[in-house]
Amino acid sequence: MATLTPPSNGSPITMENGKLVVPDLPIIPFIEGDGTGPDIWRATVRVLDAAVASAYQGQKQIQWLEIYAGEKAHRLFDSWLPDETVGACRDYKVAIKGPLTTPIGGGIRSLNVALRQMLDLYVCLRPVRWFKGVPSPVKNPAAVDMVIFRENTEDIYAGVEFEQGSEENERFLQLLQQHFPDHFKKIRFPETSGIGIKPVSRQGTERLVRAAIEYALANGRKSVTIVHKGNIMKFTEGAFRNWAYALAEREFPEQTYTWEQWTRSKEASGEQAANQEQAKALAEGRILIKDAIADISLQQVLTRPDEFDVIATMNLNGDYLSDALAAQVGGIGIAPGGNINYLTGAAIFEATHGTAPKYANLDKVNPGSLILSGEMMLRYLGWTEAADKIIDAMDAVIASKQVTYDFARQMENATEVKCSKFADVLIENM
Ligand SMILES: NC(=O)C1=CN([C@@H]2O[C@H](COP(=O)(O)OP(=O)(O)OC[C@H]3O[C@@H](n4cnc5c(N)ncnc54)[C@H](OP(=O)(O)O)[C@@H]3O)[C@@H](O)[C@H]2O)C=CC1
Ligand SMILES: O=C(O)CCC(=O)C(=O)O
Ligand SMILES: [Mg+2]
Repeated sequence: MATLTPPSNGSPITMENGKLVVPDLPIIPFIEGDGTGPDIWRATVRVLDAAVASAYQGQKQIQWLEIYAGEKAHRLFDSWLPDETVGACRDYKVAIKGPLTTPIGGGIRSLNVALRQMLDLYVCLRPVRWFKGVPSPVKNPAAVDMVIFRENTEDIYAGVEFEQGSEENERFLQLLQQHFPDHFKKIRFPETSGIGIKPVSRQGTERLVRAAIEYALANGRKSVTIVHKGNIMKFTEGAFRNWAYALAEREFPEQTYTWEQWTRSKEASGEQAANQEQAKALAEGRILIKDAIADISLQQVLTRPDEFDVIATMNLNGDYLSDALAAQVGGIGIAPGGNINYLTGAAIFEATHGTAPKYANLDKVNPGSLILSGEMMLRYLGWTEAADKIIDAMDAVIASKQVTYDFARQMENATEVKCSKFADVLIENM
């Protein structure tokens, strides 16, 4: 099945000696997406091209290559995720995508998750920042400046599930009963239980946490908070916490100070001495590594946003936190993200939100999330001048109150514009 027509100009991005090598005419694959995907992609591609043109005056230009997944791929090629699509993401290293539909309770498994797993994009990076003037339900949205590092390949997203009533489920429960009778007894209604397995590894944890600490160091961040539910899920989420602290102390002894160190210091020399030690370490510019249990974290990111900076967490917690935090800075219409493997350089940028199907083809929704995902992509390529153009234009357009429905319904004296018009106004402001 030949699904792709590569552009005649351009060449692939490569990785050499651990660094991305980006030609002036890089070929970048894109997936349009389902639902509102085509609307927001059409707006996004115009903004990205305009930012690059404005920053580099024709010296650099993205050569776009359409690749297919989801409903469009199924319609055209009778495949939800053609091999060529995954191959192109691998070959061209950096891609961008619109959202793809995942049916609930049956049907195909998530194509979004499948792409992350197949390309081993172990970091889901989701920055959460406020643009001045964006409507927010919290008193001080300017204090919200957090960056989520969500583990992207493990946890219950691994998809090891046994459907209630299936033969596999029955065999799995028999196995459990035979080999682990005490564990089996803990299942309240075995006959009618679906079962899910939650794998969390030391390697998976360490590469995620390492990336989060390296990001914090490179970007002048003050802390990394490990968010987990380790009091209940001791050997998965609790282990995540413990491995994270151990990694920080082993690999970044001079650059970090951990709450574990504080606890040991308190036990040895008392609370005052521990506090002094911590204050000294932070005054030296070290990053504080701390942890918080997931449920209280969801409250404290609202009530004490200034205490959260970089957040390192597991797959499901990160999924929940992403949408919750986005609400504080204007909602899911302005929540970008990237799925990244820092070792191979492979990355797919995509919005945090989904396909919002009720708005499909209405040219209505906010393209901000995908545009800002593109902005992250440009920055990842080292094209900072083009990325800055987008941020500056976003500031100017929001200040002018020409916004899509999601912002307009919360802002006073705003002019509601369509998705495509929002892109026009951004481009006019470059
Ligand atoms: N990475 C991906 O591709 C993702 C895919 N999905 C998939 O998307 C589908 C729909 O998921 P659902 O849970 O409804 O979540 P969605 O994120 O698609 O939509 C939920 C609500 O969020 C708001 N919203 C979403 N996108 C925008 C936007 N661009 N601008 C403004 N507001 C927006 C709308 O709110 P309002 O109604 O208030 O206007 C919308 O009704 C599912 O199949 C899901 O699996 C979900 C998340 C990520
Ligand atoms: O793949 C999906 O349909 C949902 C994924 C999701 O919600 C996310 O990654 O944030
Ligand atoms: Mg989500």
